[in-house]
Amino acid sequence: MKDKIYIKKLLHNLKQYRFNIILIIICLLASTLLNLVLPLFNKRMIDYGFMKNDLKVILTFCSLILLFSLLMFTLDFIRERIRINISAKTKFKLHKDALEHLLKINVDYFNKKNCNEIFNNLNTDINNMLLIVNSATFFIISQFFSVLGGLIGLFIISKELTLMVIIFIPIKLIILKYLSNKRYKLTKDYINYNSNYSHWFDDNLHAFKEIRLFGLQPYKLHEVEVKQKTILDTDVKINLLDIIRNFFDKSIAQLLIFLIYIIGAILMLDLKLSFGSIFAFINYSVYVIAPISSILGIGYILSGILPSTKRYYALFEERAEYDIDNTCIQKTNACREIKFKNIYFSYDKKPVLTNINFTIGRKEKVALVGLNGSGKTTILNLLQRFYEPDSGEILLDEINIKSLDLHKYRDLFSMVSQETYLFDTTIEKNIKLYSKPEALHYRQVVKDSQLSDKSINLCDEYFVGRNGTKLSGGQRQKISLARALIRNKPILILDEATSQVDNYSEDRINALLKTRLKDNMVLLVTHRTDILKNVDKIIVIDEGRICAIGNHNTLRETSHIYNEVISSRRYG
Ligand SMILES: Nc1ncnc2c1ncn2[C@@H]1O[C@H](COP(=O)(O)OP(=O)(O)OP(=O)(O)O)[C@@H](O)[C@H]1O
Repeated sequence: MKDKIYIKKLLHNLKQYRFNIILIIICLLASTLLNLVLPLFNKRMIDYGFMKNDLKVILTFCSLILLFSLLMFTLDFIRERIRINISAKTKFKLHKDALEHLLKINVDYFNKKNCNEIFNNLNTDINNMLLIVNSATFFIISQFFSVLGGLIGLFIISKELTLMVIIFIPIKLIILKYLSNKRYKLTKDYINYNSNYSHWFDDNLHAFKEIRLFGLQPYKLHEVEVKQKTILDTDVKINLLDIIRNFFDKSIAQLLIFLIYIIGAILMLDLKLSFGSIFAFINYSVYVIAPISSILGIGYILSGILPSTKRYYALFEERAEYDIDNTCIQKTNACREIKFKNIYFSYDKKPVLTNINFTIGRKEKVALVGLNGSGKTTILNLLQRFYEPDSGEILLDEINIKSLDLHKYRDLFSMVSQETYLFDTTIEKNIKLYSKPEALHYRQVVKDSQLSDKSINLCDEYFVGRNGTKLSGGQRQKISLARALIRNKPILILDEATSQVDNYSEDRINALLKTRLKDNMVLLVTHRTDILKNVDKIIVIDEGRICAIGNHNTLRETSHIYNEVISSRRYG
């Protein structure tokens, strides 16, 4: 029952092409009819042309055969052209819909799956789903009519024999049902093993340096062997099942013909059926039996499509980022104050933040400080609405951020983190990110981010490589700072934004807090005392709780956690 929903969803994508599909079926039917006439032409050409040395008859039927064949080829061409078009458009739509949803899906999804796995799953699933619009499927649909016509023909010749043909249908159905169930399970396993392998592949390819440095090659090769063996074994089983199905198909058809001969002979001997009728019946049966096999095989084909269809639509069941209301943000009033009010939060039921309360005022520079894993990044994630608090409220100018339009709300932020992703394009494009700033503004931002520093010596057109692999850590951070500055948003988040930048550049970047960024609300995660001395407020987090709030001097005297954090060797 549940499976029907997925098939319906898949077929829904084809609804807009219903006229084209009808056209395809008409082409198929017309071509089948033309094909049926050709043996008649051949028969007449031989009987009345060749046998009677009549060149005119030979020429007439030769021309007719040529004409009908060309007509058939034209119909096939039109049919395939329409079908390929539907297939390509459906493929595009399935990919587009999936990407659109992926771009708004809850960030938790990306903690569970890696990019290669997502890409591989989508490709596999969409290609499998498109089997619904391949030529074999349409051929099967068109066979309904020929089976119907054929059965009527058979019924007119002999009711008893037709009944025998019909009795074979449920037998075949039972066998196919059994094989379909097996194929469904195997296909499901196959796509899951493949998904698992893609995940592993991505994970290990990213760790290529570690694999070499720690001499992990033999272990990794063994893992590949085990994983590939499981995949290939399942693939072999699926192929074997196809062979078994073929075997049953042909055997049943042959058995049927055998029975028709025997029973037909008995009927003929009893003078209930003429010799010509038996001959015609067998000819008709061949036309009917093969299409019946194809039609009954639809379930078998679906059993190969269904697991992928289910997995594809499961993606859409993944929660999208919450976006409740469209309350417009009044730009002039925005960002007077951000307030965390009794915030509790947990990842997978593991409590991470407990009763978080603090306020950031307009133009304030506030630092979050705490040991590793204390919850600083989680607070920033909640503020940017990548996660939703379990309870409590985050207020922007007294409005719960939950009720603000997500895109407009996010547009208030710029962020620089240790892990900002750089696209595999030029430095300039990475900074501008499709915006079109004035040339002067752009050059100033490049200067403020210390990217024009002569030690960098990279032009705007320099290609940074995948996630900036062709850059140093410090260069990457400077580009991500430039990217944030060019957006010029009211709230700036700096999460260890200068951790890899040299002291010279860092001092200049920090100086921006008092110049270029003096009117912005800035939330920083840092442990550098020279910055902490200059911020308006420091919030000290310990194991998900706020244990102190104050400025550098008071915290130095009152908070041992603060002293522990800033005096730790790593940040000393
Ligand atoms: N996506 C996640 N799923 C489950 N647990 C997570 C996730 N992200 C973080 N955590 C856990 O939440 C806790 C707080 O993590 P968070 O990244 O907020 O700490 P942090 O203070 O920013 O640490 P650091 O200084 O090391 O960056 C940690 O115990 C961490 O293991």
